[in-house]
Amino acid sequence: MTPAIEVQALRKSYHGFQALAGVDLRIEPGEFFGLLGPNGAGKSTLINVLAGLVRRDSGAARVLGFDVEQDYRLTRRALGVVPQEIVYDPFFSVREILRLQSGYFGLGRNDDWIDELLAELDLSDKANTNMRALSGGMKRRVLIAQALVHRPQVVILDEPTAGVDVELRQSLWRFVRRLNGQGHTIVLTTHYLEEAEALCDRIGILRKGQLIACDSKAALLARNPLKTLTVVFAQPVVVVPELLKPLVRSHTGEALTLQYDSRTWRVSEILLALQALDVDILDLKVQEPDLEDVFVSLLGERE
Ligand SMILES: Nc1ncnc2c1ncn2[C@@H]1O[C@H](COP(=O)(O)OP(=O)(O)OP(=O)(O)O)[C@@H](O)[C@H]1O
Repeated sequence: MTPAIEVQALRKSYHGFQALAGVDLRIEPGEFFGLLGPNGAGKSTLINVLAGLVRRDSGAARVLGFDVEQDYRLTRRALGVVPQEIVYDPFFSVREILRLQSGYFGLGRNDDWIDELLAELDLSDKANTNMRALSGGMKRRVLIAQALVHRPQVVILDEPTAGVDVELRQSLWRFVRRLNGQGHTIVLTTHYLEEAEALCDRIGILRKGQLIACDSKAALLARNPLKTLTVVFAQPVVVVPELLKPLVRSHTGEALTLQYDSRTWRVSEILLALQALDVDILDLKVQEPDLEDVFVSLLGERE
């Protein structure tokens, strides 16, 4: 099957600074893919190359098999990009903006879809409002509607929830999930790792212009075998059993937090050692590693 996005040995420098230092990435149709990385990692540069806004130095970049430069018009039709920066024309109303955008794609009568988009993005009552009279979060919703006005197969969202309130964030994700359910490929960049963990099937991590990890969410999470066990005792514990001392992360009277490698330790072994203390256990909590732990340890490994 033709990949939704295919990038091979992609390079881009700005005045000698390598923003993309040879990236290979393949995203299949229908995937919900998360592109993560610290500030300045190259995420927006990669997106801008795909959107035809930045010229690559070398390498291949294709959307649904179309070269982003040679087949620019076909790429534009296949792709909808929600940009990170809020740029808008202050002289038009929301509906006018969306009609104009439809016009660029030769879509004459597009009001049914525009109305659906406005309803989904909770903008129906703002359809005739001038862009400059909208709040920041509302402008962001218009950008999302603009990116979707031509029903693109592949949708890229560059930090769409930065500065967006909780309610909109949730309704936005319901909508994006539905688009994904209908077969649209979704690529999301975000700094909210719990968002990526909740939504994406596969995640790529960029660092200094290189893809340092790209795997299913489950496989990435499995890379970090460290679990955290917090135990609350009925009375303060003075001495921790010798066997468990190397695992102690914090110990404040009644509360003891241990971190253990789930490949070499079993909880039952730890509990057995704790029973030797002969103090009642009031509460127990085991915390699985999350994407943030994996992200931090992957970035740390490469320092
Ligand atoms: N037009 C430009 N001119 C010069 N340098 C640039 C330009 N655009 C990006 N860069 C540099 O390229 C690097 C990658 O930037 P990019 O915006 O792609 O990162 P990012 O991963 O999207 O970061 P963020 O999470 O902060 O949005 C940064 O060091 C940035 O300063």
